[in-house]
Formats: sequence, structure tokens, C-alpha cells
Amino acid sequence: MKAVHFGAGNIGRGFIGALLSRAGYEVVFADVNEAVISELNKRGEYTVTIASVEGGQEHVTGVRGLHSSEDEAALIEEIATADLVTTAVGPAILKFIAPTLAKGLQQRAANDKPLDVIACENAIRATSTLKEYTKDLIPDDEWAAIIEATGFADAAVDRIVPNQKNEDILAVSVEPFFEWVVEKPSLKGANTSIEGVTYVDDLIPFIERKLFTVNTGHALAAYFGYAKSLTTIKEAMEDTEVKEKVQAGLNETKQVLVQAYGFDQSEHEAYIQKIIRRFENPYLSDDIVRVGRGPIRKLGFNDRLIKPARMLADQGQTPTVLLEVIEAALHFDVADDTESQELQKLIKEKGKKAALVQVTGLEADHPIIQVLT
Ligand SMILES: NC(=O)C1=CN([C@@H]2O[C@H](COP(=O)(O)OP(=O)(O)OC[C@H]3O[C@@H](n4cnc5c(N)ncnc54)[C@H](O)[C@@H]3O)[C@@H](O)[C@H]2O)C=CC1
Ligand SMILES: O=P(O)(O)OC[C@H]1O[C@](O)(CO)[C@@H](O)[C@@H]1O
Repeated sequence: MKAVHFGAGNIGRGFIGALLSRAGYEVVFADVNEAVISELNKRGEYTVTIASVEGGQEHVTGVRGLHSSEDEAALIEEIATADLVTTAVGPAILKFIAPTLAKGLQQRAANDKPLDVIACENAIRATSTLKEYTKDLIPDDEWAAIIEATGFADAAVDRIVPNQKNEDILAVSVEPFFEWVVEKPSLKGANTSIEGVTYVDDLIPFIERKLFTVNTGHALAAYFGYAKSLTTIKEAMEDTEVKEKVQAGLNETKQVLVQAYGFDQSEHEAYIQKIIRRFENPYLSDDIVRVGRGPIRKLGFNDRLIKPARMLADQGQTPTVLLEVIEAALHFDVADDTESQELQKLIKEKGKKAALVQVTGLEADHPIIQVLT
């Protein structure tokens, strides 16, 4: 079995590539980082260190790399003969990898072996988004044949992998916890029993539970921590006021999730407490600027801040801490974070209200906009 994985970054090497390699796949990483690709080809392996009291290391073998633009012809060949294509590049990059994926799918049209595509990004239905970008690049009659043998399965991925500060550019430190949930009915190939993957019939409750608990919780810690000039998530969680805000914000998303999907209250509370402990992991150093990165994306209509606040308002409840964190995200101003700079520019040009309307996609008279600005 062969997997082509776009994005040899933190989650690519630290989670998806490692899990696929362990499950017996040969993993071909595609990335734009020349140094990482060259090192992967030189060594064919790398090390994942588990950040916990027990520690431990995993040697990931059977890996190689291709530059996703310079080696495009070879990458198309690899896709044409792969069993699985996965991504962890960031939701905004999916449209840039779609042309290569489209060419790979066209090339394998004569190959009757089915292929599955799974985007492992922090976004609701990221694989479906990639599918639409790809479909738009292929003539309808060709697409009809391709889609017969290609599964596009949505997924949720959960493992905290901070930015790496190792001398070895391939080495990666990860938390022990991981969860990869895949929507099984969409799969068409032989990827239905990968060890370590949880298969479900309907992904939506799982991705929303994860996005509105792990990622909303992380965003609460990051934006409130940033407001207090703290540097790491651990420092933010050691600050009593920030920790209380994280818990209070997650109580709001708990109401949303329990009402929308019927999760058991006490099981959900246990899920929250486990996540808070993961944020507090003393063996992991995760920067607030990484977790808060891309505030325009994080303030999107369906993302971790606006969607639960909207759902709570729609359920007749008043979001409080969720509104405070939306306000705090507007003040996230990090020099080398392009989106934060764009957001600050927008706020200066248009004022907070119009900026928020633009980035959230909410109507100007929506209660969230009215209360906030
Ligand atoms: N780091 C984490 O703990 C987790 C991250 N995620 C999601 O995984 C995705 C990736 O996140 P990270 O690994 O943290 O980011 P990262 O920045 O470490 O990795 C992204 C990789 O994509 C590569 N890339 C950029 N443009 C590309 C292109 N055109 N073709 C191929 N590769 C390209 C970059 O060079 C980089 O190596 C995001 O959607 C994130 O939300 C999800 C769960 C956990
Ligand atoms: O990767 P994003 O969407 O920018 O957000 C950072 C978040 O994603 C993660 O990297 C992984 O779920 C978390 O550490 C954090 O909540």
C-alpha cells in the first residue's frame, strides 16, 4: 500500500505519516520545503518523540519525499499509482494542491484500482472542499469516470504537535494522545481498516465536537493568553483567570453540542477535562502565536469561534465568553502572522464592526456583531 501525503509539517510527520507508516503504508511526502524533502530522501526515516512522563520514541520508516511543484511530474505518477492521498497543509492551501491532484486522478483513470482522498485539516468537511476544487479542474465526462473509483472521505484529526525546535529538521515531538476519525461510507479503496483510525458513518458530530472543544478551547487559551502578554499555552493555563475563561467558554460550547447532538452531559464534561489536561501537558511547549495563528480563518462563519456562538444564539442562549474571545481575537497582532496583519489593516481601514462583518460573513445586524462593536 502506498500513501501520498501533502504537507510534511508538524501534523504530517508527527501524526498522519507516522500512523500510516506504522500501518504498513509506504509514505511519499509532498511539500514545498526543499530541506525537509531532501532530508527525507537522504534518510528514508525520522523519529517521533512522545512528550509525556513515560516518553518514548517511534522510528518512522519507509518514507520519502517529492517537491510538490518542482517534482510535479513525478508526483502525478505517484498519485496515479497510490492507494491513498492525504493532506495536512492548512485549509487555505487546498486550492493550490488541487491541480496536481486533478492531474494525478486523470492519469490514473485507466487504472481500475480505487483511490481514497482524506484531507486532515482543522476545518469542517475539508475533504469535500478539496473535492470541489479538484472537480472544477476536470471535464465533466472524465470526472464521472474518476469519481466512480475515487473516494473523498471527510475526517477529523486531533493531536497537539507544536512548532518544532529540534536540531534535526525531521524529528518531531508530539503529545501521546491522538484521534483520527474518518467518514467510512465515502471510502472506495482498501483503506477501511487502518490501525489507529476510528471509522464513523457521519462525521459531523465528531468534527464539531472536536473543533468546538479542542480548537475553541485552544483559541480561548491563546487569545486570552495573548491579551496578557503570555508566551505559551502552558503559561496561559497556569493563569487562573485564563483557565477560568477556557472552562467557561467550553461550558458554552458544551451547551451547544449537547443540545445539537445529544452528547451525554457528564461524558462531555470528562472530554473537556481531558482536553484541559492536554493543554497543561508540562512536557510540551506550544506557542500562543502558533495556536492563535490565522485569526481571519479562525473568525470564519463555520469555524471554532463564530459557529458555536451562532448556534448558541440560535438555541436562544446568550454567548458571553465566546463573544469575549471573538473580541480578543480582533486584537491578535503578530508581526509574522500574515492574517493577523491583514486583520489589523482591515480594522484600521474600516473599523471593527465592518471588519468583523467581512471576516465572519455575518450580517451587520446579527446580534453577535451588534453586541460586539
Ligand atoms: N499541528 C497540529 O497539532 C495539528 C494541525 N492540524 C491541521 O493540520 C494542518 C497542518 O498543520 P501543521 O502541520 O501544524 O502545519 P505546518 O505548517 O507544520 O505544516 C504544513 C506543511 O504544509 C506545507 N505546504 C505548504 N504549501 C504546500 C504545498 N503547496 N504543497 C505541499 N505542501 C505544502 C508546508 O511547507 C508545511 O510543511 C492544518 O490544517 C492544521 O489545522 C490538525 C490537527 C493538529
Ligand atoms: O491548526 P490551526 O487550525 O491553526 O489551529 C491550531 C489548533 O490546531 C491544533 O494544531 C491541533 O488540533 C491545535 O493545537 C490548535 O487548536
